[in-house]
Amino acid sequence: MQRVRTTFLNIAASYVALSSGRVQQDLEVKMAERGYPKENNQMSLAFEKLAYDKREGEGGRLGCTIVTGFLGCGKTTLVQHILKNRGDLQIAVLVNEFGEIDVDSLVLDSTRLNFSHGLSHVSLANGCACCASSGNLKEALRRTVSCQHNFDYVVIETSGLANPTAMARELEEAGVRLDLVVTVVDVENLDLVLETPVAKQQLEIADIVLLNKCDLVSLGMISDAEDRVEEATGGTKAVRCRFVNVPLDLVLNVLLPEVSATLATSFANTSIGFVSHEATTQTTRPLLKEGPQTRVLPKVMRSLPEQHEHDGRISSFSFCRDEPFSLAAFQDFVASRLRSCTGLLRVKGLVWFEESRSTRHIFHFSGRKRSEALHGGPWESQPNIELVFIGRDRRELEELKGELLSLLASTLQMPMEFVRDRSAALEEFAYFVNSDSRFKVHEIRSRNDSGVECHTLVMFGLVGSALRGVHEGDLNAALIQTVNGRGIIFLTSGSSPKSGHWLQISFGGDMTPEGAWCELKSAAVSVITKAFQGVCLCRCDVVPHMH
Ligand SMILES: Nc1nc2c(ncn2[C@@H]2O[C@H](COP(=O)(O)OP(=O)(O)OP(=O)(O)O)[C@@H](O)[C@H]2O)c(=O)[nH]1
Repeated sequence: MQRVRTTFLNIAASYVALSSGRVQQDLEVKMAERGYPKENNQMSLAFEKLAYDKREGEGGRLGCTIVTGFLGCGKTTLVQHILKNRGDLQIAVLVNEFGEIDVDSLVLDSTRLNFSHGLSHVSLANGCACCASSGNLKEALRRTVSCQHNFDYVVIETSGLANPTAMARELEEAGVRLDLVVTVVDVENLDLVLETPVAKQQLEIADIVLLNKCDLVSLGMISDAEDRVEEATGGTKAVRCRFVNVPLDLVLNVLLPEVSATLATSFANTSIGFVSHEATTQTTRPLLKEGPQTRVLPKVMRSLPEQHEHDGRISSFSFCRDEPFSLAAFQDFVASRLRSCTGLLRVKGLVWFEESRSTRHIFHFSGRKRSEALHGGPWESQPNIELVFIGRDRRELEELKGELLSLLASTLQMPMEFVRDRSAALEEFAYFVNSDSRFKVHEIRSRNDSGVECHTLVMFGLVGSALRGVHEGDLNAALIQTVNGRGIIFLTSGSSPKSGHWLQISFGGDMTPEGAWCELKSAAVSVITKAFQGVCLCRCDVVPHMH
């Protein structure tokens, strides 16, 4: 059964304005005039009430952006980007999910945030948010509008299989002003988007198209994709980006005055339209871009089609277990099994590994069979596995479910022979890594099995060069992406980007240490060449000399 969930996400509770002396004094005066209490935490609540009353008094409506796009294109990445760079803009995010687990909310960590702000989850079950669950969406919107946290803006992330047309109507009825529909497109997966009815509809109603994942394709492919998007949308603007790193002004109907000028230069100076994170950091309070009288209606409001199509062939299952996979077996499963699937469209969720029990991993399979298992920090709740699989072939999904169960069973009953073989393979692999000065072994993890000390995984990576400004974290992020993109072996991230971005390997299938090492060395050549382009390649950080 298809299930769709909507989650309130209230991240925006910092009152930056209050920390600025002059603004605080102004507020204190205003609040004293109205008889509000002056104590610290009461004050922030009182401030919210003040702002809420003000908006009510002025009859102002809450603005909203709908973020849509086909499975795995980068919608959650965009929401994360918005939340990270929102400054003191207070944003309510409604996440609409296909599948039984609300993975995006897990990734965005909304439950904790909702709880801390007295909000709760709202589930939209059985169907897609654009149709069957509209009552719940209405309720979610009503609560957002009347919420005492006084949001500045609402962002709705639709599921990858929803058509937001009916949602637009719901928004108007709930008194929320729909400003624009942003459609994210995985540039590498445009063929599939154009041949899937719901994805094509998402594209057609876009007010702005974000051509994402431009790092994965050539410039020729990007410009070809632009032409095809323009044709499919009747001329809608397409913006090239990677990791949906775009200026917030582009996707939210707010004006960030001090940022606009920087952004304009930033766009002008980049050959393919990538905009840096720094350019999007806002420092001032946002303003609405335009009043109701100058409002440009979003495309979807100008021509609301009555009907929209659903792809009945797409189904999903979720896999939830409170026992871990063997990392060795899972890496082999991804490299040899997932990549050979023909109808699998998307996998995402949390994974727990036996060899790395204290770490949460966030797993994605999307686009052109690209997989990643990112380091998601330590577990804050009971460790478990929560994965959603979405695909076009019901039989293939059933088979995968069975194989995942076997994978778990093999982790529980790991024969001693396997444990010893894996340990020997890891030792050999660590030897190869240590013998190449471009790499280093960060850690070899071991465990005591029946009185025998056995290696369970190796954490390793490329060595950066502080002197040449080449960061280890960036190098290793590029290496893992290249290796996983080639698809011969699958590596997981062993640490967060902040603490170095180490790669993890374990051996559980047919791959030998020599085979894995050859593959890594070959991937490393292109990563190193690109990273050190234009940088002096002499050993000046090792041997002091004059140029
Ligand atoms: N290489 C690359 N990967 C990206 C980019 N943007 C997002 N990703 C990866 O694409 C995968 C899917 O990203 P999400 O943001 O979860 O996609 P989504 O559209 O929210 O997915 P659904 O909600 O399941 O439809 C993740 O592994 C991201 O890290 C990009 O520009 N380049």
